[in-house]
Amino acid sequence: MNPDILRERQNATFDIEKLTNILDGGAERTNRRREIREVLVLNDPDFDYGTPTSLPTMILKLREYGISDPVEINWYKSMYWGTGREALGLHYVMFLPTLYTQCDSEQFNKWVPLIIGTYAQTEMGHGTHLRGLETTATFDPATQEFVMHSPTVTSIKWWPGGRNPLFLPLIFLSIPLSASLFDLFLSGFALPTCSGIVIGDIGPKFGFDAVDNGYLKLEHVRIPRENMLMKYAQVKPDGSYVKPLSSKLTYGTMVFIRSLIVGNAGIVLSQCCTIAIRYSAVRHQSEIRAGEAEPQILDYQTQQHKLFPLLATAYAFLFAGQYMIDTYNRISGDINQGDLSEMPELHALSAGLKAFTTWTANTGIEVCRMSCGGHGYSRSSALPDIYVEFTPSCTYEGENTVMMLQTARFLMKSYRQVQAGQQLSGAVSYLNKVHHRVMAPQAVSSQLDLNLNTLVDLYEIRAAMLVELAAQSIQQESARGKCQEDSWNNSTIDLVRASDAHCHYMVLKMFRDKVDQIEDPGVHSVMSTLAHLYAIHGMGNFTGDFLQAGVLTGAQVPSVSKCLKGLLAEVRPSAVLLVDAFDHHDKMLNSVLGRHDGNVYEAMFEWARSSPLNRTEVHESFHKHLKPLQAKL
Ligand SMILES: CCCCCCCC/C=C\CCC/C=C/C(=O)SCCNC(=O)CCNC(=O)[C@H](O)C(C)(C)COP(=O)(O)OP(=O)(O)OC[C@H]1O[C@@H](n2cnc3c(N)ncnc32)[C@H](O)[C@@H]1OP(=O)(O)O
Ligand SMILES: Cc1cc2nc3c(=O)[nH]c(=O)nc-3n(C[C@H](O)[C@H](O)[C@H](O)COP(=O)(O)OP(=O)(O)OC[C@H]3O[C@@H](n4cnc5c(N)ncnc54)[C@H](O)[C@@H]3O)c2cc1C
Repeated sequence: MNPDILRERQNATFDIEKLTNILDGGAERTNRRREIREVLVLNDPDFDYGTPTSLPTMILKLREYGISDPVEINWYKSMYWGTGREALGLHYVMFLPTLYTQCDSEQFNKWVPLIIGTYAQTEMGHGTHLRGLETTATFDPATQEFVMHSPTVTSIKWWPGGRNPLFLPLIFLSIPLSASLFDLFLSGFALPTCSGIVIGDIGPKFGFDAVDNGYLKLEHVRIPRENMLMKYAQVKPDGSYVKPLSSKLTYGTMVFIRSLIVGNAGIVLSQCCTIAIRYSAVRHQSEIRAGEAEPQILDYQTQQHKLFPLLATAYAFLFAGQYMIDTYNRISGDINQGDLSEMPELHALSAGLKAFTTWTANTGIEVCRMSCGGHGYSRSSALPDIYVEFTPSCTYEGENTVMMLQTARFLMKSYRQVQAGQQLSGAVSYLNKVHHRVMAPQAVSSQLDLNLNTLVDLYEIRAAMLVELAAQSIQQESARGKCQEDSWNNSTIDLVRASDAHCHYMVLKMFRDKVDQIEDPGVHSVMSTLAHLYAIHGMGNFTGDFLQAGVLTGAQVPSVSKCLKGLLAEVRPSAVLLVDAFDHHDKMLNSVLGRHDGNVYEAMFEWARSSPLNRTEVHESFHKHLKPLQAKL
């Protein structure tokens, strides 16, 4: 083991295993995750790491081991495929959940065990604006069929992932059967027998290469009436239409995957922090004091300033992910029972946190890569691949700006309710105080009150202020004679800013609540330090907001920076131990820089030598192209 890494792991001030258990949701979950990893994957003789041929093996193994829990499926898949996406991702996280949530019982029993499918909602002309989708589904009572059709070039289904060129069970979203409703269809087209179908691949992408994203054009293709997913809405044999309790129930799968993406952003950021911090512990470069040995780059304050706030953010997002999934499970359970009362709140929370966490993680991956210098740009670090695979999460499952505006819609509605004298509950209850809060600068000392509860309060006031400013912008636009829609559009910068601040407050509050639940003194102490770091770092980035909200004075601003530097120094001794607690296996991380043993250079040389370009002493291109040219010169 590299001596630097060895030294970093001595004198631990907290129990790493207990922190890993907290991240997993308990010791039993940690044990089960490791059992799946060590026994069912790594020690399985059939396991052929990450090669395409192992995809069928993986599916059969999941069935052989009886792994059906979505979290356990993901543990198994992530061991198989490491940090990359794989072709079945969409099947497991969108196609199956849609069947689970939108099929009636007869359809469920008929389809769920049997098929692998995709989710074809987006069209060439519309991905965000679902009410603009053009694919039609016209019911023919005479034959009891729906006629599916792509009337325009922009209506061609574009992007469905993992579409199988031979068999196409896919979930469709087609334009309204009635005024403003959408419906989902399962269409099992067996090619090439089924005429009227034109399918293909949309061509090379930025990345995401393990997933074949395709296109699908339908020319009056007929499917049985029974293929409409009929849990919430039905078309009867006589063509009459039974409306769902809410037209937004059709959007349920997107809310589910957005909820998953929140925790996934934390996982991806934790992977990158593991790589960058372990590498920064073994990399020596330049000098701090003339004549002394080159220091670990982790001892540079700028390196700590790059990485430790991201480390705190990774923990914050992992805890936010746990909260999001728990909230999703609770509210979707109520929805299943016909209680839709909290559906708007679930939508606003999942949409906002999906955007907030993916934007932050997306930027964070690049900071981690660049903090590793040239070796971060090598594919051996895994960081370029992680970035390429993660960055579309800011676009898919709801483009981030649009998602932030959905949250803003809920915040404005809540603000108007407060103005009308209603008492709010849930995540926006802090708006109840928006009219009674003293916004004038408080007479505070130049020292910052570091109490975590106080910091959460300051973020709450900041969010409330920005919600009020956005609402005032809309009111001012209206007062200038703008229609409601233009008033909204002319305030969307403020609205996104308000949603961002609301999400930032929510994530800090979740982090504080999780820290409060930690009983082990050592773990509580180090997690409390990270939560403080997360809050103070955010204050440093958005100082203007806190000054404008009157919760920070000019005299206190220097203490924000001073406090930040102190917290970086406090995290430094535990940094490697904190990434060890994420418990990412070398095989899954697949990074020469992030190896658990820290033996980076030896591994990098072996990795380079294994490159296809090094298979022969002299590359064949010399003999094929250069040598003949030399002979002519
Ligand atoms: C364990 C593993 C983890 C893995 C993590 C992920 C790995 C990645 C795996 C696979 C790769 C992903 C592949 C990608 C797939 C896709 O991208 S599928 C397609 C995704 N597409 C979208 O998300 C479309 C986005 N657009 C929309 O959702 C909607 O068009 C909209 C923007 C919400 C607008 O809808 P609409 O116009 O109908 O509604 P509005 O007029 O804006 O609002 C009207 C009211 O409806 C409420 N509303 C809107 N949506 C919802 C909802 N989902 N639930 C509840 N309520 C909703 C809205 O708030 C309004 O309410 P109000 O009137 O009271 O204000
Ligand atoms: C890797 C990848 C995989 C995908 N897989 C699938 C899949 O399996 N199935 C599927 O159905 N789809 C899939 N998609 C499509 C994805 O869901 C859409 O790309 C996404 O919903 C965004 O829609 P769009 O492409 O139409 O972007 P647009 O909405 O056209 O966005 C373009 C710009 O317009 C802005 N904009 C749009 N509306 C508004 C508004 N109301 N207010 C302010 N600004 C706005 C956006 O902010 C953005 O800046 C995938 C996409 C990617 C990248």
